[in-house]
Amino acid sequence: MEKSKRLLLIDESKSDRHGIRKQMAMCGWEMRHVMTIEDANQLLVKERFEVGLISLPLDIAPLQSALESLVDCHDIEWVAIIERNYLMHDGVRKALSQLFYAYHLVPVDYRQLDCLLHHAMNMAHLSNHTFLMSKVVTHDHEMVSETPCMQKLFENIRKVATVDAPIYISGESGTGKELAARAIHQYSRRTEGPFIAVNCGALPSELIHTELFGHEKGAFTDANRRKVGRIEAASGGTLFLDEIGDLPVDIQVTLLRLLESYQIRRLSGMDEIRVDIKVIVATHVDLEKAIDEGRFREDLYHRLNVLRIHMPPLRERPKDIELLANLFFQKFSKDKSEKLQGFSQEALECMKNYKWPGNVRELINRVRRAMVMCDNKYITPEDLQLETHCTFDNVITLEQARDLAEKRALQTALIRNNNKILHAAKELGVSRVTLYRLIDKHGINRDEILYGKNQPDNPMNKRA
Ligand SMILES: Nc1ncnc2c1ncn2[C@@H]1O[C@H](COP(=O)(O)OP(=O)(O)OP(=O)(O)O)[C@@H](O)[C@H]1O
Repeated sequence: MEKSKRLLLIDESKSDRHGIRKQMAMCGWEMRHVMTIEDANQLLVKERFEVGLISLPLDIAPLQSALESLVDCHDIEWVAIIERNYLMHDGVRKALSQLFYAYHLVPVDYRQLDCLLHHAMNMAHLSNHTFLMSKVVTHDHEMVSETPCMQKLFENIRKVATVDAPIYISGESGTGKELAARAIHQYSRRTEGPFIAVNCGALPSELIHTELFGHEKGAFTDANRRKVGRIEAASGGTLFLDEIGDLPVDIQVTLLRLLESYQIRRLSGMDEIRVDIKVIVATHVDLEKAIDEGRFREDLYHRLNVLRIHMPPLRERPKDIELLANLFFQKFSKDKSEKLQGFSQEALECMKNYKWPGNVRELINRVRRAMVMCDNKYITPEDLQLETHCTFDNVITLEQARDLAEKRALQTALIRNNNKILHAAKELGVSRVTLYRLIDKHGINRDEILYGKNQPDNPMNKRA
């Protein structure tokens, strides 16, 4: 099957001065034209091209850095169109040799240009085909992976983004459900609209209805003015309902009605208000079990379960552990000491052996902390607080092993819960008082858990 020939043209002139648009369309190219590099960047977040054509001006100095980042950020081969005399200029020659696959001189020979663009497209295809699906990009985050199951998932994200039906994202905590929801929004036609995220588990039950649906003035004693709810606020964009499993059953009924009619009524309101939204829901709880236990409505589940995306836990994609650890190492590198170079082999080994119950979020927290704690060139298992997950043989007594395991369990729960005692205690199945006692017993310094040692040269401390 022939690949679709999609071409991105950057040409600051409005008119088709070289006749390129018309002629390339006749050669079978599906072309998108933008006038600036900035517009091209915006388009490339939403649409995929393998080849781009830029009509270069003589004075490219003002464009140099924008051009460089355009070429760096997208997996595209670029071809330039230039006047012959531009070749006399050093700046143009340098840019052509460093940033472009090829150049073509005006007057344009369309058959030659068509051939050149085909070559460029084939080269891009060759070098990209293994990486094209290895990431999806949201406004400020990249979602990366090297494993086939995640690449399939990225493909599905792009597919479900094209329809307006509700989407259900399942998966353990910290696997990237919100990031996936943001990516779907980003790749949808609603990308310019709002992305409203609501954590249903964090809303007090008495406030959920008004938070979601809004209220009219006078709806209750303190309602001094009309309030627009989050659903209405998402109009034209995406409503992301996180932890949907925590919604009280009566609100589940109202939500089902919303998904059937896309109309809402504010509390004490008389009018039905139409809302144009895409609904994405997520939860880490097993909704089928919640249905059996009478905590979740079966009809709502079936309404939501049409387009489902499941985020695999990190332990099921061990190849991603090193990739993500390095990604976050780069991301936080401004907070690291100059001598810190990366991860030791032992640290990488331990990370692979560890089960990552808190998934990517836990990995981020451990890497961030280790980068601050590490006094050496390479991060050790101790810096990551993962030494008990190494495969090396350490001679210790059973009691020491129990002690170490208890300490690690406490540290892990604190890291995973961002140092929140109440949440960590709940997860560990102990009272708050017991957790404080155990923290004391093991000499755990909570300030160190997330932010590292209290050293004057600790960049995280400086920020605080
Ligand atoms: N594949 C990935 N590539 C890069 N970053 C990721 C990836 N997956 C998750 N993250 C990052 O991990 C963190 C946790 O992700 P996110 O909040 O989306 O998880 P979640 O499943 O929604 O968690 P929860 O169920 O607790 O709400 C975020 O900082 C996110 O940017």
